[in-house]
Amino acid sequence: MAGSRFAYVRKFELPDSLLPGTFMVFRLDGHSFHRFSDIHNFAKPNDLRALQLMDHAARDLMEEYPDIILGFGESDEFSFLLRKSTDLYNRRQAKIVSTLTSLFTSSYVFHWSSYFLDTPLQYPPSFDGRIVLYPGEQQIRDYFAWRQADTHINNLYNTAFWALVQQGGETTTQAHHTLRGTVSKEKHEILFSRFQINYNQVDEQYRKGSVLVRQEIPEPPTAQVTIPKELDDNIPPVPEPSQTGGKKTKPKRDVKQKTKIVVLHCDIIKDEFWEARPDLLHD
Ligand SMILES: Nc1nc2c(ncn2[C@@H]2O[C@H](COP(=O)(O)OP(=O)(O)OP(=O)(O)O)[C@@H](O)[C@H]2O)c(=O)[nH]1
Ligand SMILES: [Mg+2]
Ligand SMILES: [Mg+2]
Repeated sequence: MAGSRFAYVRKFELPDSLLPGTFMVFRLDGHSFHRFSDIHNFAKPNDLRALQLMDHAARDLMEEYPDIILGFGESDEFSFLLRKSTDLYNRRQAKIVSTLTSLFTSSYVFHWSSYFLDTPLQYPPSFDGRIVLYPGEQQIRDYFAWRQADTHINNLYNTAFWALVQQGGETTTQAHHTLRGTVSKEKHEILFSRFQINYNQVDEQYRKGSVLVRQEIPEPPTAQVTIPKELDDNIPPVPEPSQTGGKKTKPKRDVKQKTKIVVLHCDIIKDEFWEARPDLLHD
């Protein structure tokens, strides 16, 4: 059909390749998860099952796409950093966004029942996805700092809000009113004085979100074998290349370090995280 009179329609399909030499951040976010979390009775303020399911889907994505070098998740969203020089799908935007969003979503659904044991899915959830390009390292640092600061602000608010409702007996309207205009320090104070909650001791997973990175698996040390002298004398010497018909043995290539994906709940705003992982920003 390529040469048919219909084929001209192909010309309407425009190229959408993303600028080379720029950092790609892919972010997805649950569509209408306010409703989705209500219908599936997510725990408030944080549902551990839901967060772990998000982490699982993110890990599946990183396993499938080695060019993703960092993931950060909170609530119903996840951000992924791709290697600056990635050539994934020739950097075609729609192809990358649609394929990655689709895999994440299907993984979320696929693993749902492993986390929500007694809660069947009531309807198929969906996620939106987008890619934002950043020219420099500083913007990447700031982007991830922005998402983690957002995690902190939202979680502090939600922790105080639901403490007022669940333990303080306030209605949701009253709790909104109580927290209106309060700064961070005042929310800490409400939590501590009224509910004996030390916010700094709230689970790090909730305060800091999930950070997925690839970590090198240390090679097991090669066993040192000491050969007893009498045995050593009986082992024939390894023939020189000239004795084996001139065939040279190939030099051993460096064995590529194996990596595994780990989930951390650490600070990514300060320098320490980035300084310990220079490869994230330089490839
Ligand atoms: N109870 C509970 N709700 C959660 C949890 N994680 C996410 N949510 C809900 O998911 C919402 C996510 O916020 P948004 O992404 O801004 O809003 P949305 O309803 O998904 O709307 P769009 O993203 O615009 O489609 C939160 O407002 C909560 O209602 C959780 O652990 N527990
Ligand atoms: Mg959402
Ligand atoms: Mg969201």
